[in-house]
Amino acid sequence: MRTAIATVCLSGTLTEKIEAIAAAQFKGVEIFENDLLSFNGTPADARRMIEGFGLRTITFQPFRDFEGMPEPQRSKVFARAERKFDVMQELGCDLLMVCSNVSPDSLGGIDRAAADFHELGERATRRGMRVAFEALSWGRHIHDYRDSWEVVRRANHPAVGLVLDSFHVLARNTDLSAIRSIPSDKIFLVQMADAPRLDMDYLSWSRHYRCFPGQGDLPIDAFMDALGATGFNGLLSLEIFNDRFRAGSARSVAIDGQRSLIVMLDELRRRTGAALPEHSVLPPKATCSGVEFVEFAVDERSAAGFEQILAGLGFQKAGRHRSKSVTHWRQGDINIVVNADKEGFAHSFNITHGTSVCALALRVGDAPGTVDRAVRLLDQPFQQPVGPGELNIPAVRGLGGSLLYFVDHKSGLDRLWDVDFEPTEVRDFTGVGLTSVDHVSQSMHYEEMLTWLLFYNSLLDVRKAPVQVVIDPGGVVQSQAIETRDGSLRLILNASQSQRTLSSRFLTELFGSGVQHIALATGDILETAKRLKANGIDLLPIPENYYDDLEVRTDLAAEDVERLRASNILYDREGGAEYFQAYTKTLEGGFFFEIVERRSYQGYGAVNAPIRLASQTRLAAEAVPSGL
Ligand SMILES: O=C(O)c1ccc(O)c(O)c1
Ligand SMILES: [Mg+2]
Repeated sequence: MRTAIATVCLSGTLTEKIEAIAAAQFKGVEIFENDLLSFNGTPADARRMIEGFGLRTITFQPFRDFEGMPEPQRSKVFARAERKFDVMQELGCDLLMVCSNVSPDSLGGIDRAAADFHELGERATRRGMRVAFEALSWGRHIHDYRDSWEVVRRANHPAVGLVLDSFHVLARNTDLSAIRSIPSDKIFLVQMADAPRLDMDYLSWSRHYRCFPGQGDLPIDAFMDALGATGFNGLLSLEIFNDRFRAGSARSVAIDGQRSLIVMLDELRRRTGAALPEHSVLPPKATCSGVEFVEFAVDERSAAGFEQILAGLGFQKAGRHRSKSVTHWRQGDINIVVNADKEGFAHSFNITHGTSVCALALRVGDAPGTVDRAVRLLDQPFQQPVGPGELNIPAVRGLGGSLLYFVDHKSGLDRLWDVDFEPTEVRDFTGVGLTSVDHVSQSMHYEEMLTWLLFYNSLLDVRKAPVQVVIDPGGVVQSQAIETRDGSLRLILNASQSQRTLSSRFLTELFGSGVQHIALATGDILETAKRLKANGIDLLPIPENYYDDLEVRTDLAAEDVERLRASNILYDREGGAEYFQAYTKTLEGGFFFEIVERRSYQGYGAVNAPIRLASQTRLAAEAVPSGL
């Protein structure tokens, strides 16, 4: 298969788009007509520019409102097609993509359309070109690939072929089995797009919400299996119309596109054994069993205050790094690294972002294999010098320039606390009863959200939960959970289009995207809250009204509600499952901790989020002193 991407996927001018596409290692590009119309140069100049970046134009598109026109329009569309062939000749492109007619003037009839395509095929042949027909899901007469295929079949011309666009096919829930009997050499182009499941008209859904395979909810695998069954080995191109992509970084979106294709083709290979290009053979997705550590970058000024907060939360100093100004704090199965070193990655991170999470380490089955997969997915590996005898923990660049480390048992990397650190005398790490990292919540720009969703789910064996929409006093926040099946790793991606939400203001305070909060699990939240209070840690106050409502919303006994109220604990229930949450006040820089107790509950307390956000917003407005 020869893969490509359409210029319409990316932001920028034609030159910027082509540059980003080449940088993401594509070899082919679909030129959208508008990108050429707005290019300041002749089609021959565009060709030189495109070829200068090592790219080939695989198709020129879209040619609209062609088939089924009555005269006099019919003659005009053929004249228009000849003009496009002129342009294509200069552009060095031999495939014109025609999408199905949407004009109210067009007439139906498969044979009429087939006759038009036969004639177009004749004209294309005279120019050494070919044409391919796509059924738009909102086409006036043709909106089903089975009909566009019938048109192509009856046109019966070697220069006329079919376009299969996964969006148009899957959005309408069209039966896929007919794809399997299309001769693969008649499929001139396959366009790939995923999309979230939304209930809206096909045109708006297609023009604003498409996304790369793996970022949405459509059954891309079933489409690829049907295509695979034809033995298709031709052009396969990403064609995404998405408002966030148009506003995002062309470089990063193009890399996302390449990443999504590599994963999609590798998954196809795994399912069907289909022989595919070398670059698509990947090590398996990393099995992940939780967070091994969270690393904070601090400076000398803030280190003592931060460690005091950790101590208040029940953490104890478990070790001192053998060669760096770094300490290991532990409680239950939770490890926190406090990095106050004056050199290296954490130090630079601290200079830019202040006290903040500069790295996360995940427990995986095979750490070197995970980085190998990451590199093949065009993720950025990271390395810095380590002291003699110390472990070299593999890492890649993560959100906001932070690091994502991988620790495994197989390579002995889980010995890091004994190898790299000098253990302290402390032996009891019960603390206030916190046992593990429940989830890590990251805030980012709205335009980056699909990038990081793909980053995680292309690398790790995780699934995405449906997006939740949360109401913040300053606007709407989108919240996307990514989880392993057993819940041992839970990541939340938050983003907002409003500048005034807590999530957006965090980006301003941090000078970038990053970890906004970490939720720590306890088996007994009332007991943990009591001990936190004894340690002088105040939890985020929750309004009385919330508890009045809780009494009527749930069947909790009045005394149970009273206990929750006394400790500022939020509550949710789903069937027999229960969830308890409490929050620390916000630290300098906007970071905070959450304490949760899960009883068979799988969500994140979305009903409580607006209450918590309102309390945090109110407290921020009151400008509490820094610290907890
Ligand atoms: O939205 C459109 O008009 C449009 C144009 C070209 C395509 O290939 C397509 O799938 C949609
Ligand atoms: Mg298309």
